[in-house]
Amino acid sequence: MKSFEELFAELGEKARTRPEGSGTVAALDAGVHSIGKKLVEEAAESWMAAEHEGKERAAEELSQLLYHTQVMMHALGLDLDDVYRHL
Ligand SMILES: N=c1c2ncn([C@@H]3O[C@H](COP(=O)(O)OP(=O)(O)OP(=O)(O)O)[C@@H](O)[C@H]3O)c2ncn1[C@@H]1O[C@H](COP(=O)(O)O)[C@@H](O)[C@H]1O
Repeated sequence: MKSFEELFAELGEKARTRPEGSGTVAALDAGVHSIGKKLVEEAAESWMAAEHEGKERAAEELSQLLYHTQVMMHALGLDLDDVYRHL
């Protein structure tokens, strides 16, 4: 288990060091359009899970939505404060 901040730091390290086999590196290389499609897909799956599949499945899909949100942030060069200041 990890926090939002810990995952963000981990993904930043992956982007910097580009380890072989990293899904994050592959997603970043695929670009903003592809990451955006994953974001929308995970948002839809979160919604469906929330309505039809129960809290545990919803939590799982929401975690994936958070992951892809962070990938998008890294793709755009945004850090946590760039987003947090809008909260
Ligand atoms: N938390 C996540 C995470 N959540 C979701 N995903 C990705 O998002 C996909 C969502 O799964 P779905 O079932 O919706 O999609 P799928 O159709 O099975 O997969 P695709 O065919 O779309 O790739 C997963 O297959 C992963 O590719 C994640 N990939 C990585 N992480 C974490 O990110 C860190 C870095 O990962 P790597 O870059 O892969 O080393 C590690 O701590 C990982 O645990």
